[in-house]
Amino acid sequence: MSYAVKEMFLTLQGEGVQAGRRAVFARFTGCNLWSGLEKDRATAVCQFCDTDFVGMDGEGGGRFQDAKAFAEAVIAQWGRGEDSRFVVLTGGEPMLQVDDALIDALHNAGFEIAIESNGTLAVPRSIDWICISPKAGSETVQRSGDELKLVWPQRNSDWKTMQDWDFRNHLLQPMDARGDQAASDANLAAAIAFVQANPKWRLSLQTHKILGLA
Ligand SMILES: C[S@@+](CC[C@H](N)C(=O)[O-])C[C@H]1O[C@@H](n2cnc3c(N)ncnc32)[C@H](O)[C@@H]1O
Ligand SMILES: Nc1nc2[nH]cc(C(=O)O)c2c(=O)[nH]1
Ligand code: SF4
Ligand SMILES: [Mg+2]
Repeated sequence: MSYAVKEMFLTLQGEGVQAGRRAVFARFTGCNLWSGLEKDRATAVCQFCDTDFVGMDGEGGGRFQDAKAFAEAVIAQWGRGEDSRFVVLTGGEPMLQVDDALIDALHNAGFEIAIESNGTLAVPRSIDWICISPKAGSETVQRSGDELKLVWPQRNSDWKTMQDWDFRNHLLQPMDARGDQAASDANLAAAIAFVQANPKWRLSLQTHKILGLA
């Protein structure tokens, strides 16, 4: 199978429990909850997305013809050193494209594999770090993993039911209102208040945005 990738780059994981860790990010093209086109945002299931995942024209992006070609590109992004290799599969929705051949190729290259998924498709447990970020209005079928990362606030988000799912870490990430600073500040305040009231949950900041990283 070939893989459509918007961009691939070396950065630090900005979010969640693994924040601060050196990582190659592979951002897959396409999502099942939004076309990625602004004209469709208001009618999409997921309307708050902060990411461009349309096309294959980003830095390091393109169509990779097979798992070997994909893994070679990830290895090249990592550069020298075999130690603590870490790749984050994201998108768009990576589970529309990630398959066993890709996971095997990355493992054979010595990478620990993390995924950022909306949870509407099952994620193989061979992935080393599963982060699921449920979207109100979609069905979360992947109800286990390493971290549940809920963007907050989301209307009609059933966070109490989510606490019964099988996740080791519960993170609340304030919604970036994409240019509306007052709204972003209000979302941060709401997230802090939520965590103060619900100690099972921890705040996840998008530290790459604070640091000016990709
Ligand atoms: C762009 S998504 C790609 C992976 C997958 N489609 C998903 O939604 O989990 C990566 C992460 O960014 C989060 N995210 C997207 N838009 C956001 C926003 N406006 N504010 C905060 N987090 C956001 C998602 O919930 C997800 O955890
Ligand atoms: N640095 C950095 N960390 C991230 N963690 C999750 C991201 C994503 O878009 O999936 C992301 C991202 O886009 N950049
Ligand atoms: S599910 Fe993820 S990639 Fe898709 S629109 Fe929502 S945040 Fe963006
Ligand atoms: Mg991002």
